[in-house]
Amino acid sequence: MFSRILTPAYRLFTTSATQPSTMKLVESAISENSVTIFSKTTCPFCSATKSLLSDKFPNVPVKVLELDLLEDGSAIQSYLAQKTGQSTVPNVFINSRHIGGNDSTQAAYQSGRLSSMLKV
Ligand SMILES: N[C@@H](CCC(=O)N[C@@H](CS)C(=O)NCC(=O)O)C(=O)O
Repeated sequence: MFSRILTPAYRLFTTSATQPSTMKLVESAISENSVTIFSKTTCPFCSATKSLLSDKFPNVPVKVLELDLLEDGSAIQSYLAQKTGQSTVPNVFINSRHIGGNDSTQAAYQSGRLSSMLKV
């Protein structure tokens, strides 16, 4: 009787565990694409990362998930924070390896590491 009242209220104030569907969406995107960018349409750092990839590697397909346009965008961002320790966007993966944000991606381009990770 009490649990019917208290459990929904308790859930309002606690962080819920990652839903399997959220985890699956993230892990599938990362494993099925050579480049995956978790992004937001309003984020200038995300635009810089997307432009870098499209300008310098126009032949490499890039999977972009715009978290601000997805219903479970916040849950995806929380799962990424747990997985990578990074809570900001962009959050970039190349061939299943976590690169980091825009700063790390730009630095990887400058050093040539991005090209070697992309095998181009
Ligand atoms: N130095 C970071 C900056 C990233 C950053 O500050 N991103 C902002 C959006 S532009 C962010 O994630 N803010 C928190 C949020 O949107 O939840 C990078 O190079 O990626």
